[in-house]
Amino acid sequence: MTDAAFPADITPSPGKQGLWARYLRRPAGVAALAVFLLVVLVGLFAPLIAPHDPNFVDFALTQTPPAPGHLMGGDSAGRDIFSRLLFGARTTLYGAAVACLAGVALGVPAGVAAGYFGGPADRICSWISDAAQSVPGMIVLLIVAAGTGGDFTVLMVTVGAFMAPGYYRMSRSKTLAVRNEPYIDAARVAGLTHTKILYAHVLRAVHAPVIIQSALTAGVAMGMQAGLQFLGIGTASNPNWGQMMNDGFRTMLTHPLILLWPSAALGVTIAALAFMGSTLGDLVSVRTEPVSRRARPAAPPRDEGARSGDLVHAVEDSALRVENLRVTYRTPDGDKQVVRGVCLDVAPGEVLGIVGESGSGKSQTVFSTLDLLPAEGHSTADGVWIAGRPVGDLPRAKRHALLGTRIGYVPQEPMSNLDPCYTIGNQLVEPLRAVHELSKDEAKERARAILVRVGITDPERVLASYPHQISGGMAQRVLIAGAVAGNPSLLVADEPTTALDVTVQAEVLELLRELQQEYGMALVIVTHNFGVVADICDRVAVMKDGKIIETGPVDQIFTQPGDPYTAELIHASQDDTESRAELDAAWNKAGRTVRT
Ligand SMILES: Nc1ncnc2c1ncn2[C@@H]1O[C@H](COP(=O)(O)OP(=O)(O)OP(=O)(O)O)[C@@H](O)[C@H]1O
Repeated sequence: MTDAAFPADITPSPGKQGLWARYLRRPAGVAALAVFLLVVLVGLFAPLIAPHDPNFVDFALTQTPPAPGHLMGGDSAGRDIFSRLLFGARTTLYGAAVACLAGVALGVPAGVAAGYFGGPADRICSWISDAAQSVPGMIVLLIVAAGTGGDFTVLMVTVGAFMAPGYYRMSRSKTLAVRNEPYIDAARVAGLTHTKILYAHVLRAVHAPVIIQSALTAGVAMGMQAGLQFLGIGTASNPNWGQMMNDGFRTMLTHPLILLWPSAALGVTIAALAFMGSTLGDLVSVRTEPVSRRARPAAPPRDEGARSGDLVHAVEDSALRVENLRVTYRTPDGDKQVVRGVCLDVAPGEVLGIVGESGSGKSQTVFSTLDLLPAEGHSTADGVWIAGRPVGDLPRAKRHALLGTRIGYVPQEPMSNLDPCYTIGNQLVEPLRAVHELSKDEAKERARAILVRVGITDPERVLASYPHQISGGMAQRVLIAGAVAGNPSLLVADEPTTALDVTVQAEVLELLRELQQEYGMALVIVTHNFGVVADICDRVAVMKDGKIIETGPVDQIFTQPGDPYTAELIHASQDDTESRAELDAAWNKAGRTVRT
């Protein structure tokens, strides 16, 4: 089997040094950083390097072309364009910095508080954020300009206020993602105050996305600033690129260079910021670089005698087949094998449940099957087949190309698997365009249709919504829609109902069963709950301590469990009377017969 790949880890885990070291290995990022630093230096040292006073008027210089002593020529008022461009960098950077700081100051604390405390704080902040987005920004800016006599700083603070909802959404969802992490609970139990937890843990998770968002926001703020100055809004005492563009625009046909210089400066600076933001975004959101082989645990030894599980279908008849799968993690106490010689298979149209207590190795089994183990994990297998074809030795890129096409994946935590910065529509449409090469309209139509198919009655609203604007159940439907949108032959669902209310759990299970039958997919469902197994599975593999201890048809396992541990698990699920009763009641309400 190939080496394990990195998962799509949304947590900004790399340390600052590691992040910058990796940033510096990206040529496009380095070039963008160099350009931006040059602009910053030019802005800082403009008084020292500008050859002329930017406001000094020499009528002989009016609309003159570049010449020695005046590198970019003169503008319509007879001022040196090069000197004005250097001083304009100051104004532009100052305005962008003010807008970003205002956006961060307003959006980040509110987002962190809303995500961390939830309840009324969340509702009120979200309402204000949504309301702020519906305010027409340009009209407010015109009113502020009129009211303050065009004060540049106040105008840029106002621009920042319109950027705040973006910071709010992003920091709220990052906070939501880490709020229930075990280490936060541990900090609470250890007696840390909310302030300390927010400072020590939550802000660490939020700071990297804030930096990335700021790079992009700064570019937008520069564009807005130039637009305002181009319209003559704001004080004109300091040279600025927008005003220079206005000057050039009026003489564009006769003296195009006067327009070209400030436009190029603005364009290059904004592009540099956008490249920096996207490079940082790549590094923080998806860890794509392979770790050195030395850092990986040694490949676990092959042990022919210690296989576990049964293979019941011929290779060519299986949608998924795994033989002798082993997963090892490097831990401070040495290498730890968490999946031991697992063998399993599932046929098209069949539902296989992998059931076991927490930590038994269920998720590691499916992650390694999908080649999605984290960096510190290593897997080997005698073979992995998807749709009857061996994939274990495929290059990683080819293996990953199966995801979203041959294989659909439904995760456990719907909310943290949707990017808070993009609408649901964007997140459904983009993969369809990229992977299935649909046109934008075709992809939108397909996304709309599949949302209707998964039971969303108002697809237009959901497509236009950001993840925080929909419920957990709806988010899981969206992810199921995304998973089946590419007509996969195999759907893997990892505890797909655990994070949901009991009633919604029943609906989601019903949906999965319907889709599995409609598409004729094989479904592998990971669960710790025998109730889920009873409701949806044809066969079940029971896992304990990284091994499959028993496999068989669901009815047989329920009536004649071959292992005392299986009997114990079934017993424990039946003892969970409250949740089972609720689940069964929900099924009955939906007109289903409960299988027990
Ligand atoms: N990154 C890691 N480093 C070390 N051990 C790990 C790592 N990830 C998982 N494990 C260990 O692997 C074992 C199996 O984990 P796995 O996630 O497969 O459990 P599971 O059966 O899916 O249970 P759960 O439903 O609680 O996730 C556990 O003992 C877990 O501690």
